[in-house]
Amino acid sequence: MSTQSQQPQPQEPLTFPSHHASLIQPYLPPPPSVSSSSSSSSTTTATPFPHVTLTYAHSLDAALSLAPGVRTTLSGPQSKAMTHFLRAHHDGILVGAGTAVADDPGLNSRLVSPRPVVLDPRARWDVHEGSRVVVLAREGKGLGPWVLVGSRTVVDEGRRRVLEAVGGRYIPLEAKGERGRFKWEDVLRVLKGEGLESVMVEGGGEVINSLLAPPENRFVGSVIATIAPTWLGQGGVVVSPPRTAGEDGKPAPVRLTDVTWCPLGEDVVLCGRISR
Ligand SMILES: NC(=O)C1=CN([C@@H]2O[C@H](COP(=O)(O)OP(=O)(O)OC[C@H]3O[C@@H](n4cnc5c(N)ncnc54)[C@H](O)[C@@H]3O)[C@@H](O)[C@H]2O)C=CC1
Ligand SMILES: Nc1nc(O)c(N)c(N[C@@H]2O[C@H](COP(=O)(O)O)[C@@H](O)[C@H]2O)n1
Repeated sequence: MSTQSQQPQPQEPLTFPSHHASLIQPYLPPPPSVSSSSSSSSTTTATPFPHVTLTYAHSLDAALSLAPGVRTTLSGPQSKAMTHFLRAHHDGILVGAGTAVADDPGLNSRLVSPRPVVLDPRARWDVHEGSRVVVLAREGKGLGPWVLVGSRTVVDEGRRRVLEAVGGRYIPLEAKGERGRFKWEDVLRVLKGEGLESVMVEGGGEVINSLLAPPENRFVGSVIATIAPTWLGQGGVVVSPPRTAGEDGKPAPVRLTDVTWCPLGEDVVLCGRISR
């Protein structure tokens, strides 16, 4: 006889309703079949960079998390379902080493999983057998991560074996940016060369802010931001790119155009493209 305790527990929705999907659709990269056929066509002029979708969840005070290194849930169940929908529509999902270390993320999708990519010039992410992304890849629920490390960075051989056992690997890249960072142009060129036609950049703060700042934001094809109805308070990791000056020398705000707002449960999702 069935009892109350044997009833299935409520779960977060696994599907993203089609009426919401149709609002988001214009901001997605071309479907894989279209992009892969166009990249193999000799008549198309393929760009050397993948489509980049910048997507993350933030609070009313623009915070991604309570503090650096603190995993903070902001998205409600419907927005989380959208995240899995978005992940399934990209070839790659990219985070910085700060996020990999702080969150031990899965970076997969319950639908079709993208390739996790971690920017880690100094190889500080201690990837091991128990890392969630590795466990999921071993279980066939995700892909092995590619970790971009500085071309002169010495990587731990144990970590390399862990990555390679699940189909991941270290990819050396010269860190030509300030403070030992990679240049976005170099990162995106490598990922395209490795076969990724589309990449969603999920965070965290340093990664998002560096990509939003001109002229780097020329690589951003679309932005899909979930806004949660909460203030995290001071001290959080915030989305706030460095201010740059326009041609007149005055501050030039980064603005979205072609904007769509989509309420999702208690959150609202803002889609747009960077105004040029
Ligand atoms: N709410 C959300 O949607 C998300 C929240 N987060 C949160 O963000 C926080 C982590 O953010 P951060 O500490 O800022 O670390 P981060 O995840 O932005 O990683 C920064 C690191 O990435 C590497 N990097 C290499 N090239 C870079 C480049 N060109 N630009 C920027 N970074 C480059 C550097 O090692 C740098 O230290 C965590 O607390 C995490 O929970 C992270 C992702 C999404
Ligand atoms: N969409 C979204 N909403 C939130 O509230 C979040 N905290 C995040 N964080 C990002 O998702 C990763 C964790 O999710 P998985 O374990 O991969 O499912 C985390 O590392 C951030 O990239 N995103």
